[in-house]
Amino acid sequence: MSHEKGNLSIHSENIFPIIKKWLYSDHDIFIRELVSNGSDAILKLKKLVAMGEASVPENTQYKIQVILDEKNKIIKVCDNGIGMTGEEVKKYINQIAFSGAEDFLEKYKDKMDKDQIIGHFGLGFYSAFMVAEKVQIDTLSYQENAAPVRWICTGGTEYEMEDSDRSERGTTITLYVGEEGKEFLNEYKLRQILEKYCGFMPVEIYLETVQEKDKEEKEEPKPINDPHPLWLKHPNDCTEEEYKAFYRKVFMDFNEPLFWIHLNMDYPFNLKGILYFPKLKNEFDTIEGKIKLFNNQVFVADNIKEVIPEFLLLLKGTLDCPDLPLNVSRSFLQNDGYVTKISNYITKKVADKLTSLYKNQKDDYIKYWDDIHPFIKYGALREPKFYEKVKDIIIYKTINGDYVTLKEYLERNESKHKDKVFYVTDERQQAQYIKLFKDNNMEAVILNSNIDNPFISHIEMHESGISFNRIDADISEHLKAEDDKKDEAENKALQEKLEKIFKDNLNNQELKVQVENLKSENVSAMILLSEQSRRMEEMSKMFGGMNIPNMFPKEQTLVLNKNNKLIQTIAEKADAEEHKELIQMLCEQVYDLAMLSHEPLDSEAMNKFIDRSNLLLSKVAQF
Ligand SMILES: Nc1ncnc2c1ncn2[C@@H]1O[C@H](COP(=O)(O)OP(=O)(O)OP(=O)(O)O)[C@@H](O)[C@H]1O
Repeated sequence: MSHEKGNLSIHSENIFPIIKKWLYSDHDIFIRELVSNGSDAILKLKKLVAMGEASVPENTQYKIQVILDEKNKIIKVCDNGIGMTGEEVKKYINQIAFSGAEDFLEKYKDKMDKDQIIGHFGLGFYSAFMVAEKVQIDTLSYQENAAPVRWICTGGTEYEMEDSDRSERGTTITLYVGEEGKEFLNEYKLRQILEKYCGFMPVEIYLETVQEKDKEEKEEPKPINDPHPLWLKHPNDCTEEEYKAFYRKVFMDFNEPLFWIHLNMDYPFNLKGILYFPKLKNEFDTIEGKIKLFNNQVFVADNIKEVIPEFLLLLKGTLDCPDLPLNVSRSFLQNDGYVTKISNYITKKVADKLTSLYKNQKDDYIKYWDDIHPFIKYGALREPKFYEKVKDIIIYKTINGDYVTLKEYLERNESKHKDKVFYVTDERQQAQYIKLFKDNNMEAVILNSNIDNPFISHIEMHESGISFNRIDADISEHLKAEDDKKDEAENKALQEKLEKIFKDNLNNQELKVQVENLKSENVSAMILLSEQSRRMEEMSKMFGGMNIPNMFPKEQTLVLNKNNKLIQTIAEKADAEEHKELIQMLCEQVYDLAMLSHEPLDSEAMNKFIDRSNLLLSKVAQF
């Protein structure tokens, strides 16, 4: 075939269905697009006035009005911005995907901060056809002697242009709303979407209804938006009360936030915003954050995880990234280098803030810990860079009520148990073990939330040599009396003897028995539960679906304390036939007591335990 070069052609008849169906997923964004165009038009005019290239009457109040005429099914968006000449309408409106914004920026590129203008693609206006059957533009350019122009289109490829009766500078877009957009002909709904998308746009926006306009006495109208959101103010100029009020207003949360981070970056990219650390309502709260993403004060979406590191979605906040395109697909964002930079920057800022709190306001940091630890731990799990930055400021509450870092804990317990962390998951249930620890001057930390299980596995994986053991998983050498190893053969014989006594009397040959010489004489026995098998079981429960009984059989060990009078008596008297019945009762009682301080007994075991306790007591009472 001979070589050929050419231009691809687009049939304009085909473009409308595409715009209507695929360009924007939510119909309600038509309001965002039209109000943004009005806001752009006003900002352009302001710029020209500032440069001396246009003049407006003194005390001009720039504003956008959205007027709802429910009865006639009309929504109007009016601005008093730059307006368009007939030529400009032909160029920017008739040529789809030809953006006047880009044109304007090109012309004034040296004098204009490009981040202020919202439009880029030259498509936004056409989103009006997602809700309207017919769209009319009436516009008058700021230019001297410009004539007002009317443009009408009914959603096909034909348009009409004629003279307009508009007498004031600016543009009115009139939407004759069709079936597809009738939900927006409701004042409440319209206010809701205006507040959602335009709540912080830089120009005052008023919502009016035709009925209101006809009323004689009108209240002083209030704009629906706050044109000067707090995130744009310099952090040094913001007061604590302002931050709190902004939080209440935006997130409707009347609990005060714990603290916040004000992001204020101009170079090498533009990013402004405020991230709040919310207070958890109670310790079992699942954290539900919300990060609102804005582009130049125009709301884009909540919780876009392609831009914001996922763990930050547990916070509440607003982020304004003017360099992000408003309507590109999310998969594009995922691969965008700029997005990665933003994400890294935010992660770093959050880690820095936490570190500075830890270093400079330790008491506050500790006070906040219960509320912020799930966030920090989740962040550490999800984001290796975050983990590296915060790992030295992760603190642990000990059974004595103070807070330590992992390093501090390991250092001060090094002589007792090197590289080993003992922890408690339920202070009430494990009270016996805690007492044993306290009596022996030992220290354990409290890790009682859902995130702790995966979190400690994460630490074990990343900090070589360190292991976490629940307080009932292992007996520290430190709990044992020193003379334990005095006679190996004697010890072995006693171990075998007690093992047999308990296995036989409990009628359980599988039972694991371990004889130890514990410092605390009062403890007859305790149960140890293998750390690994317990964790496996908890994990499978947490992720659900794997509730096959005995999938991870509990690896329990009954530890008998040979330093305890009762155990010594059992060992001595077990062979005597006349004590057979009593020995069996005592073995069962010792086992149940050990179990009781480990987990609740099931109802059958509990009944037996109570009956046996009564029997034993009545035997004791025969004195
Ligand atoms: N209210 C208005 N006042 C003045 N000019 C307007 C107005 N609305 C639209 N225009 C002109 O029409 C052009 C096309 O608008 P459109 O909304 O389709 O695209 P855009 O705003 O440039 O980009 P985007 O697709 O990102 O919104 C604008 O760039 C602007 O020049």
